[in-house]
Amino acid sequence: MSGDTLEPTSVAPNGDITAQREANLAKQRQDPRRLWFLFWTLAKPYWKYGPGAKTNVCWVVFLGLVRSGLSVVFSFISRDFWTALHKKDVPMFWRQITLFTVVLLSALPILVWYSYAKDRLALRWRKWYTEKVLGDYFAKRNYYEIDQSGTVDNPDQRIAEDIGSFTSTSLSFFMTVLLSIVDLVNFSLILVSIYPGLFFVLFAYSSVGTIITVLLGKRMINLNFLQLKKEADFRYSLIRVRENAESIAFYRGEDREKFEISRRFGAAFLNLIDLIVWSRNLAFFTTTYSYIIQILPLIIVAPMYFAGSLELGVLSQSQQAFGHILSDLSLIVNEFESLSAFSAGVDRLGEMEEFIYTRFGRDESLVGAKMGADEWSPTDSNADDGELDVYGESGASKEFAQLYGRDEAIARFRKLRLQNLQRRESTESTDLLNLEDGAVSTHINTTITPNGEAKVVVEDLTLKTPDRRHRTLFENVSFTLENGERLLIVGPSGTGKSSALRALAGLWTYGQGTVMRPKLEDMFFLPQKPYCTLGSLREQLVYPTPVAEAAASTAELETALQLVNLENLPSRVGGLEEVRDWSGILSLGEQQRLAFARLIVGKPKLAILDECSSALDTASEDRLYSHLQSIGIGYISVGHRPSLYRYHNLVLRLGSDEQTVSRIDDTPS
Ligand SMILES: Nc1ncnc2c1ncn2[C@@H]1O[C@H](COP(=O)(O)OP(=O)(O)OP(=O)(O)O)[C@@H](O)[C@H]1O
Repeated sequence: MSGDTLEPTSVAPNGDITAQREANLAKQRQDPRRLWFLFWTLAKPYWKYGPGAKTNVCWVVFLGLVRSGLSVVFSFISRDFWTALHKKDVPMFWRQITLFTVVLLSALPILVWYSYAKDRLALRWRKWYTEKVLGDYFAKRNYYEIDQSGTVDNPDQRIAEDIGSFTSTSLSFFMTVLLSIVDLVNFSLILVSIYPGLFFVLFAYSSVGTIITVLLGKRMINLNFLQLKKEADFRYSLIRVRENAESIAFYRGEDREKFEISRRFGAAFLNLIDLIVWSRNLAFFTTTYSYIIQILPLIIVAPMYFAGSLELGVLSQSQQAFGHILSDLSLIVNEFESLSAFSAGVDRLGEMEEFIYTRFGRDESLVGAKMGADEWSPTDSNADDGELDVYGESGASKEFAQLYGRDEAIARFRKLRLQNLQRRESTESTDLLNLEDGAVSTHINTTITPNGEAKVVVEDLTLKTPDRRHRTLFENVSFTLENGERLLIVGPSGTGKSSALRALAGLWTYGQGTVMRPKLEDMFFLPQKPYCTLGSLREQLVYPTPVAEAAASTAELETALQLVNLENLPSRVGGLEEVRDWSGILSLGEQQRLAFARLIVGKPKLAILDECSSALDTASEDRLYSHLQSIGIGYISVGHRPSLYRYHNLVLRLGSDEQTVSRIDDTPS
């Protein structure tokens, strides 16, 4: 890590904290040590844990080395070919042509196979890496945290595109560097044997070229990073229009949407202009550099040829060797543009991994304690039963250790946590100034109700928002919900009713106090916005359980649909296996009823219902709540409708001075 990274950020005189932060990040992005660290962090796991990775890499390296050796053989054939021409030696000329054909035909499979094996390896690596990142992304609800934090933009683009370019470019670049080294040794020997002076001129020429290129092109790394971000922002705005086409059409929001999309495109366009301007400036240098190469060796060696001390073939071989060595030594000059785009991708992937592992790292004490107590092993599936579970399910820690091995998992937790703390300190210290006075970022203490009981005990709960300001929503709320009891949370809009449910689900953790609740597997949350997954009607009903693992029979699913008055849905759409865009074709009330059916199929011990009957008529609402009461499961609802009181026996009023729980019988409805 650079010294810059550790320096605390100072507030810009004009108070423009965001600009200052961006400038700091841009500076960090150009730090080669940071890039190297990120690259290595991203690349190492596949090498160590990818199935067959070592064998495949060795195979590609072997083919590459053979290919490199072949180019030396071709250089000698070509030398003799030119010498034959020079000497007008017809038999030698035809011998060389025959030799060339034989070598080419035997080398052809190797030349072709090398590229194929390299592409295949890159693809396998991409597959492995994408699956690993998807695992990390969904573990411990990282997708949700990423979305909430807003610090990692467009994770979808990073997963869908950056991984692909990372794996293919890394591999190509690794092979290029490796083969360049081999090439360099081979052709340096040839060139030194022809004329050592030429070799030294070449060395000096390429060193100066590399230094100038790096200095001129440094800025392009950050521009490439921003380009990826701006392109992804642009694409996302288009996707949002597709997802919300109907709402936009009702509002007649076309002009506003077009304006916003054009604005995003404009930002990408302006950055691209900057990028091509810098690329043009760099090209002035790199083009001159590559043209001079064509005559430089001739200028040096031609006097020897004119003096008759050098054959034409040797002259041409020296030219070829010069070309090879120069392109080896000029890797950075020639590849700078693609390298800077590559570093931008590495940075974006690294940023996401850093975010994820900082969260894993936060569990270090939890995992460490379990490991220390020898109660925890990567394969222990019951490790979190009834134990302290500060951030929700802790299965991800196990996956992490499974992936990296026990010791390395701990080492990585520690290392990454430290680095992230340092990095965040430097880039975000100014943001801390935005915290509300006295705000302390402590966490709510969550425990699991013993003996699998569906009881909830909340004590002195103070809840804060997860953004950097950590605004307090409510303070010192306490209540107890016994098995089978039914609590209604009411209060003015924005007081934190849904957020209280988020705290119960472990989605929001900032604040104080304790929450004791059943295991998440025993609870079923119906969120305010109905959600339909991509897939068949059967998949909607058993969600989130995969169809293959779902215990519910078709008859049970049909009964659930009947209970929510959707018994005709399968025949309407063509059966339970029919795949449709459910959010698009079902009305909001139907989506809410489908969600209720999902709850019935899920058979939880405790249901958490966030305004999930707001779009239903009172008869449907009555039917659904009555069903829940008849099967005797407890629930916590959030809602505004007075009609809801009759289905609950407790009410918690948020937003009032005294945030207490009272029994409904004592409460005027
Ligand atoms: N991700 C977030 N970051 C910061 N603040 C948030 C976030 N999500 C919601 N809030 C804020 O938290 C407050 C409480 O939100 P919540 O959804 O809990 O309100 P609510 O009482 O359920 O309101 P309603 O009755 O309108 O649904 C609101 O002021 C909201 O703006």
